[in-house]
Amino acid sequence: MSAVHELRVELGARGYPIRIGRGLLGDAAALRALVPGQHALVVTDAHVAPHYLATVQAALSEKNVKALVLPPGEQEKTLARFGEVMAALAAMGASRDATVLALGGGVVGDLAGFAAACWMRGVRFVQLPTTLLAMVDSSVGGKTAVDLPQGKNLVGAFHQPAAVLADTATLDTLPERELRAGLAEVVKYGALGDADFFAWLEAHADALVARDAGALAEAIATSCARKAGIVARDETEQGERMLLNLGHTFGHAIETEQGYGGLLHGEAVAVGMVLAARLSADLGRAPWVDAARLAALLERLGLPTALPPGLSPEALLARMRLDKKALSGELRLVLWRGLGQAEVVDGIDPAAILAVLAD
Ligand SMILES: NC(=O)c1ccc[n+]([C@@H]2O[C@H](COP(=O)([O-])OP(=O)(O)OC[C@H]3O[C@@H](n4cnc5c(N)ncnc54)[C@H](O)[C@@H]3O)[C@@H](O)[C@H]2O)c1
Ligand SMILES: O=C(O)C(=O)C[C@@H](O)[C@H](O)[C@H](O)COP(=O)(O)O
Ligand SMILES: [Zn+2]
Repeated sequence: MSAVHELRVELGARGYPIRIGRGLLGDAAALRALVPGQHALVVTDAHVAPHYLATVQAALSEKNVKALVLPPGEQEKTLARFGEVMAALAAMGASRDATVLALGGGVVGDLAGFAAACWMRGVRFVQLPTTLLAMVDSSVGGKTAVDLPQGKNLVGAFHQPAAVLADTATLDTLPERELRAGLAEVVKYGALGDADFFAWLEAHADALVARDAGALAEAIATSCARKAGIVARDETEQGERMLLNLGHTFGHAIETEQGYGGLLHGEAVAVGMVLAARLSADLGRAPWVDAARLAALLERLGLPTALPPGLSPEALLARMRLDKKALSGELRLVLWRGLGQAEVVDGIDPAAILAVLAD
């Protein structure tokens, strides 16, 4: 096994380790140690299961281990699939010391995490992320949820995992489009609060797209470190954590308006970050040159930077109003003062938002 990065989310008694390294899923003893009780439910999807489920099940073979293999994709992050996880837990007689393991990308992680938060009012939950996006973002921080047709992640809970184990060898089978989508959330950390990391990403963009193992490991570890710090300071998004939503109010509106079958989450966030940067510049809050630098990096990473055709600005703005950061119906956006300097802004004139959406 190559070098393992060890980080920790410092949340007192609910704190937990993040381990990042090649081959971690092959460490059967370490996997077993994450399941102290007898019941384990592995939630995964049909793309991931053929590659990695048998390894996880074999490691837990002394336990009462069951697997639920769901159809893949954002369109499956629903209350109906949540109900299937509940039914699987009931069928195996899972007790309060059960562990739910999420083996997959952010869809499986959000859904399984929400199920773990709800089963018997909360059971243990372990994240085994297999996409770049899940390794750098969704497996860390305890936001769990399902989507509604009306909006992204509208039904959910904060429920921290007991551990995150990111086996970077799983990225070998990840489709290229999914890898690029994950890079959008990596860029987000530089854009929102770390201009040096942004410059590092500019210097290593080609290596990242080429799946250079060293560059990927460093990008994952830095992203997790940034996220772990923010989550430790603001677990339930009362303030600073909102910055992790850079690009998301626009991005979620795009995903919802497309019925969760258009842009991938990371792609929508890429477009959303460019729109947030352009709006910041339009409002005179940030330099245009930084918006151009952000769009240029995302383009080099093969990510979209403009709205897909056929979306109505008015419909997108209506979707944005159901964003979870909004209070009393007042839109609240994450904008920036420039690279590495994101900020939360209230009271933005809807006409300015519509202008960016229509441009
Ligand atoms: N909770 C959070 O903090 C948080 C953060 C960011 C994103 N999210 C959520 O995460 C979701 C997006 O996650 P995602 O981008 O991982 O998408 P995903 O879970 O849909 O996975 C992407 C695709 O890759 C496949 N796949 C996964 N791992 C694979 C592997 N190793 N080899 C081959 N195929 C593999 C999946 O089957 C799927 O088709 C969205 O629902 C988003 O809202 C949550
Ligand atoms: O962890 C967070 O906080 C984030 O906002 C991370 C985002 O990348 C992620 O997409 C999250 O699920 C968005 O949450 P939401 O509360 O805006 O639905
Ligand atoms: Zn996101």
